[in-house]
Amino acid sequence: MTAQVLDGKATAASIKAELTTRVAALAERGITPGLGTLLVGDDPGSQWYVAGKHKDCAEVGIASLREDLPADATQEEIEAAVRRLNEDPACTGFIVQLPLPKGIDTNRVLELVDPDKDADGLHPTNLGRLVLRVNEPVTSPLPCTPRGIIELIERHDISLAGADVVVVGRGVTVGRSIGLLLTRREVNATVTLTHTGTEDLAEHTRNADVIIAAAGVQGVITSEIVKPGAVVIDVGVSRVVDSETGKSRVVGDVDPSVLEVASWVSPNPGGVGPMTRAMLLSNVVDSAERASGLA
Ligand SMILES: Nc1nc2c(c(=O)[nH]1)N[C@@H](CN(C=O)c1ccc(C(=O)N[C@@H](CCC(=O)O)C(=O)O)cc1)CN2
Repeated sequence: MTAQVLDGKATAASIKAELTTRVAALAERGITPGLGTLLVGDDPGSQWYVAGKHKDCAEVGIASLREDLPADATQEEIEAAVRRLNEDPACTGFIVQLPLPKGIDTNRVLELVDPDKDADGLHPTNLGRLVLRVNEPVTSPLPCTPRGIIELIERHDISLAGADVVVVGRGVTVGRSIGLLLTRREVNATVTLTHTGTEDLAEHTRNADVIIAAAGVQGVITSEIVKPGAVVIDVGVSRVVDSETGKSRVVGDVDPSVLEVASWVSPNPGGVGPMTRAMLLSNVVDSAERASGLA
């Protein structure tokens, strides 16, 4: 068996085309959604991600604004930037690029974001809404990577209803929140969250219909621990230096041998990353539509 590819790049491109139409409908009503970004420091990866977010906004017609602070910015300076974005009427939603530099209290910063402008869906109020509203339509922004993973799977006509899903990794942007989405009644999956304290990872993954690998450990998911026919989503990001080019490149958690046993695999790069970007835009447009009474 050779697995089929869950193409995140192509799926994200379709979503962006749909969003362009929705943004044009908002423009006809005189509404321009605006995404703000707050970037602290000069980490090249984070700079690349933030630049990508502004490029995406320009592509679909969303306005964008940015707050950039140096790596030695204080907690107070970062919190002041959050307050500016909270108060700026041109900014209808914004994100704080993670990770923040060492020594900064990230939770304090994230909790300062106005929940109605939380484009990342990571504010405790919005996560709490997901906990409470299992059966109702979602009327708050959703965490982008988890939302992107579910869209990627469902847009390839793979049903998650009744599926046993094993999540590997308990980080805040993926592992901790994806169960909240997967167990909503409209998705109806059964979820096991594994992490570094899990005694026997293979015992869980070997029984999984779907594996979501977000450990950040290169190649931790090998063919020996994947059930034949499983769907495998590669979210982990590790950077390695390519021996041929000498350049740094991204590698995922899923070993290439998995392609021989799985039914579907998301590539990394080219899978969940582009979907995360598309879902950020979706959150911004959804919020603008809700605010204008269009949704
Ligand atoms: N506030 C947030 N911070 C971070 C998030 C997030 O969702 N919100 N997620 C990641 C970074 N991230 C977006 O911010 C992100 C990561 C990766 C990609 C992406 O498209 N990656 C490419 C590969 C890129 C490469 O080769 O270097 C891919 O997968 O094809 C987009 C966004 C942490 N911080």
